[in-house]
Amino acid sequence: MRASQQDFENALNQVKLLKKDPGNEVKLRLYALYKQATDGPCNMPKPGMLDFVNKAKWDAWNALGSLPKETARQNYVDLVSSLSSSSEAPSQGKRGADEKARESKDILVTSEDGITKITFNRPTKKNAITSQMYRDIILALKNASTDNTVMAVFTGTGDYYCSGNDLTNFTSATGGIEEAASNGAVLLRDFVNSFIDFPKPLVAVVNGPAVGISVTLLGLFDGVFASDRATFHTPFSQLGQSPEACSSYTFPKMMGSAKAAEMLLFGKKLTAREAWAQGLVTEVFPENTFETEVWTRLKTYAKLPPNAMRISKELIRKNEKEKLYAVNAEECTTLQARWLSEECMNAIMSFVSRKSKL
Ligand SMILES: CCCCCCCCCC/C=C\CC(=O)SCCNC(=O)CCNC(=O)[C@H](O)C(C)(C)COP(=O)(O)OP(=O)(O)OC[C@H]1O[C@@H](n2cnc3c(N)ncnc32)[C@H](O)[C@@H]1OP(=O)(O)O
Repeated sequence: MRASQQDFENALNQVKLLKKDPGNEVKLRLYALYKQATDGPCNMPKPGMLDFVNKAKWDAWNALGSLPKETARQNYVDLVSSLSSSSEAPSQGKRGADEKARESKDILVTSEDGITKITFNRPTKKNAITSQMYRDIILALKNASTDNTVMAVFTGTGDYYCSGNDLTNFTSATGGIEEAASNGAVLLRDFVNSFIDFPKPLVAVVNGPAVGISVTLLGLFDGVFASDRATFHTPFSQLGQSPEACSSYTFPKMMGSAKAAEMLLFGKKLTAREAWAQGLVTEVFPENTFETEVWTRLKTYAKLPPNAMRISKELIRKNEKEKLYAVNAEECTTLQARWLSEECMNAIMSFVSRKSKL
């Protein structure tokens, strides 16, 4: 839901009431988001190098580029509410700019060397994504879009990158199945929009097999680095489901309709090299040197001028944005109906009730 004028005014009042001094970095983000929300993109003349205070303000505001006023207003409200809740929880401690930052159990978010690293961290379930993890990722991307890091990188803990949507999300939802499907469609749309909207370079470090939504999302990434152990699998028909994360549009565009159908309709699992040949993966690395090579590369990329990368990304993506929002909305409506279908329910029940392999 978008922030209303009232939400915005409440947030402005909240800032005055905040007991905890938010620290300079946060103050600058608040300042920049407030200016963007009220005045639009930075219109302040660039201060001289020695005018440190105004230069820091200018940098923070200018870094928001052409972020729409509406989005800036929403981000301002969200930032204030996150500050309010952390001031109610004094045990959390201060967050530095270039240190381990925010942590939730199944999604780890750290900031180091200019990179926000978002890790699927549920290895005992092959990093399957729960409803809470979707929400954690939306928040992590929102924070990373306005903090001082240069890019965001997704990866997984353990042997899997991610096994896709947690198939128990629906069976464990409270309320009726129709309500769960409707809530799921809203959550999915917001989740995918947060990738479409992410303004900085977005990279996946695919450390192992990837399934379902963790594969389809890759069409919205700017770089995909894969271990040669990784595989890419979208078994939607087998699950009685249909494609999401704009893959019904990005995959045929990227690999042609025949190869897209092989993955999205027939559920063919691709090796890392096959995925590279189809344009889904940027580069494949041998497993034994994967982590070292990829992170060295990423740290180098993170030293490139951030504004240039952000502006170039905007140029590359902006003509597609409206189309992507529309595709996302349509895919979510289609999936909402699929989740209620017998085909899908049977597939989910058969996964949930499968016998132990021993
Ligand atoms: C209100 C509701 C809101 C819901 C939000 C909705 C948003 C929906 C968005 C998108 C919809 C769909 C897109 C998709 O992602 S479809 C793809 C879904 N994923 C799968 O089909 C994969 C299912 N898993 C497997 O096939 C296998 O587990 C595996 C990944 C091939 C691994 O096999 P394995 O033999 O090596 O390991 P296994 O013993 O099976 O797994 C270890 C434990 O992990 C659990 N697990 C693995 N994947 C999932 C999963 N996707 N969902 C839930 N649990 C999973 C598995 O059950 C094992 O658990 P346990 O040890 O038995 O307890």
